[in-house]
Amino acid sequence: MGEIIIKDLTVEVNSLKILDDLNFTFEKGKFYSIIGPNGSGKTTLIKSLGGLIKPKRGEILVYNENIHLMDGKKRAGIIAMLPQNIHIDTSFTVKEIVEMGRYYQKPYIFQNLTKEDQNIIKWAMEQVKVEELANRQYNPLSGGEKQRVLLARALSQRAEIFLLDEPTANLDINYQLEILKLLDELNKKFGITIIAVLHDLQLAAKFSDEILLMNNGRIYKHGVPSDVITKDTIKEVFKITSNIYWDSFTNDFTIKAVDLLSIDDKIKIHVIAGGGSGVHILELFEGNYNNLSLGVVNREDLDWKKGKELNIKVVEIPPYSSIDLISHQENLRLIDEANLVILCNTPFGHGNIRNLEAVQYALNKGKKIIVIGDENFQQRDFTKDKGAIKIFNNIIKGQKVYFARNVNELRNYLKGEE
Ligand SMILES: Nc1ncnc2c1ncn2[C@@H]1O[C@H](COP(=O)(O)OP(=O)(O)OP(=O)(O)O)[C@@H](O)[C@H]1O
Repeated sequence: MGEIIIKDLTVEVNSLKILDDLNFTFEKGKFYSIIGPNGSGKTTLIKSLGGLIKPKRGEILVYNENIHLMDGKKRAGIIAMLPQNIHIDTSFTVKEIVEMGRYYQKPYIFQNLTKEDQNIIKWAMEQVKVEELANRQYNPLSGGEKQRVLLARALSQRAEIFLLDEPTANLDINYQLEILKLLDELNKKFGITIIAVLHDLQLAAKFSDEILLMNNGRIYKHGVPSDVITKDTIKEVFKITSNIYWDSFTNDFTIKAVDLLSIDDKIKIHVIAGGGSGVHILELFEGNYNNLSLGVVNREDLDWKKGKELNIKVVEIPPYSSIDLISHQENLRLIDEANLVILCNTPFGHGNIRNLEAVQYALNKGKKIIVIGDENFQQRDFTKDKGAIKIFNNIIKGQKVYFARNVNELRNYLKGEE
């Protein structure tokens, strides 16, 4: 069952729509991040979830009860909001701040705390390791320490849902990691639902079960991090052209902004690759993927996967098998259609030597060839009789053969082709 259900939520300020008809269900015990560009509505959403902003339309149900109609004390026992600004000017000590988490239940503040309250406060401080700071003043603490104290206060509330707006803002990178690890621990250990606005996409990806990507007051996309943080969404929402490399094991990704090469309708490019040598070349292109083809590659290898991802024509053979005659001929047919052939930095053995022969064929047919890398082919020839070197040396004698040692050179040759 959903713990928090957002139904048709619309928030307006001065008749300006800030959140536009949102629907979403937050499940109990999950770690959610809300990401999105500046002004996309993240803070407004988190404040609405905490009951601090009234919607124009729609509702937010927490355990089937409308958050805006819920009794304040009951709400504080379920939801803890951690403020964006942790640098509150106060003369309270750490312990006094954590104690505040218990007062919401009392008819008035600073009533005597019971033995049970004291136990909860002790427990809360232990969980986030602030016991030794108990009698220190809050003000002079570091950002990371302050954040831990506020987490202890949230724990002492016994809240089941933590709402955080930029919990790592203004913290050094090591503190950012520390706070997120701590949130992750509280999430796993006590099943606390975490909903955090995060600016850092990498941290969001690393720690979240699910990400909500906001754009223009709407949930643009939601789901597991690798489904949400993609080349396409980053381009659409953050306006950055990039390639994204996911490590599914660690849930880490790296993002590389790139200046893509556009394939216009006049150029038809056939890429000869294998073993992952074509991945970085294929992903440099954008535009008309109908004019891009790849061959011959083994199914499941990295180049094959990239080709499939881009939905281009791929001549494929089974994993670990050698290029058969039919696939070779299909490769030659695509070369016939192309006006440019790119030979990647691929290792060659007897299994794929037909790919080099195909380049030789292209040359004989007067096609322009771009060789990725340099003339140093020695260490890429794994044929017993060094047959690949012979073909390669022959190819590079060709008149229309160019070496591209970097993207700029490749770009220049492509421009020449237009
Ligand atoms: N009280 C308000 N009065 C007028 N406009 C507001 C108010 N609160 C928010 N907005 C506007 O609503 C939009 C969304 O604001 P919000 O703070 O929710 O975005 P955000 O995604 O959290 O942005 P940031 O990443 O910059 O913190 C912004 O354009 C903001 O200027």
